[in-house]
Amino acid sequence: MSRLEKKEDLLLLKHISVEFDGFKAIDDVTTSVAPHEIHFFIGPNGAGKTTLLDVICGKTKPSAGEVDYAGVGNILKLKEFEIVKKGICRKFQVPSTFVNLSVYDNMRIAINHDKSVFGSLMMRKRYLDTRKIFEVLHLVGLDKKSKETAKNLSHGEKQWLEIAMLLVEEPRLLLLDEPVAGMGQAETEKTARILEDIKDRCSVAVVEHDMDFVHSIADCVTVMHEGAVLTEGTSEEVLQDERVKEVYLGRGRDEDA
Ligand SMILES: Nc1ncnc2c1ncn2[C@@H]1O[C@H](COP(=O)(O)OP(=O)(O)OP(=O)(O)O)[C@@H](O)[C@H]1O
Repeated sequence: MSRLEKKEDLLLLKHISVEFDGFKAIDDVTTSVAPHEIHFFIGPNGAGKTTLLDVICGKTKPSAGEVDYAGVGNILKLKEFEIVKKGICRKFQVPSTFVNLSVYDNMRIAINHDKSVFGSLMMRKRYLDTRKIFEVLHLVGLDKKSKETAKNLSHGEKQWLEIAMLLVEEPRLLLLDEPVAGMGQAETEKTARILEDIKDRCSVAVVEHDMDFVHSIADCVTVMHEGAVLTEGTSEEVLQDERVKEVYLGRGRDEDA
């Protein structure tokens, strides 16, 4: 049975094409994300990886294709905020924390996002929210830094706070754009452990260039090239693929940057 035919897909992209002024940034892409998997999208600069995440979160509407989301159907008809409400949350590369607020206050804003004032004032709800906030902060290793001002966190800790702010919304699919960019080895390894813990709760789709990071935690890797899927499989499979070596891995990273 092919990946496309799997019954248990969380997200199924079918024949997606995206055009910008006649230029095909995505050309007939079909792929899927399974529940509780870490799924990487890799490939050279300009391959269409970010555009594909833009399609999933509703930021870019494709010229052709469908995006089927388990229990919801085709989400292309939905607006961005409606897609978030259905449990697809995205962390962009640009930081979105409130730098002058504490870690805890950032989390409280995230958890109260789009909830009624009345609801958020109820004692019982406040208690449950606080419990959930600390549980998620523990997951990303920031529970002991809840009182720290966000701007004083290290680069890695800021990224983990942003991930925590998405997790309190209880997503079914988390979209991450180069989450380890700018991190050293220790922070990259910790991010890998965090994502492995997160996949108990949701699926994670990641655009990434750091191949050691990809190899350490990927359940599935989709390699994109010139807007199309070049190949898809485990990281071992795609790393061995001669076409992947030729168009991506064999090339100096400086050429791509
Ligand atoms: N809004 C836009 N208008 C016009 N062209 C665009 C737009 N967004 C992306 N493109 C083009 O579409 C192609 C795919 O871009 P995309 O950012 O998806 O690639 P990528 O694989 O994420 O690259 P990178 O690894 O550099 O982030 C590129 O040629 C890019 O220039």
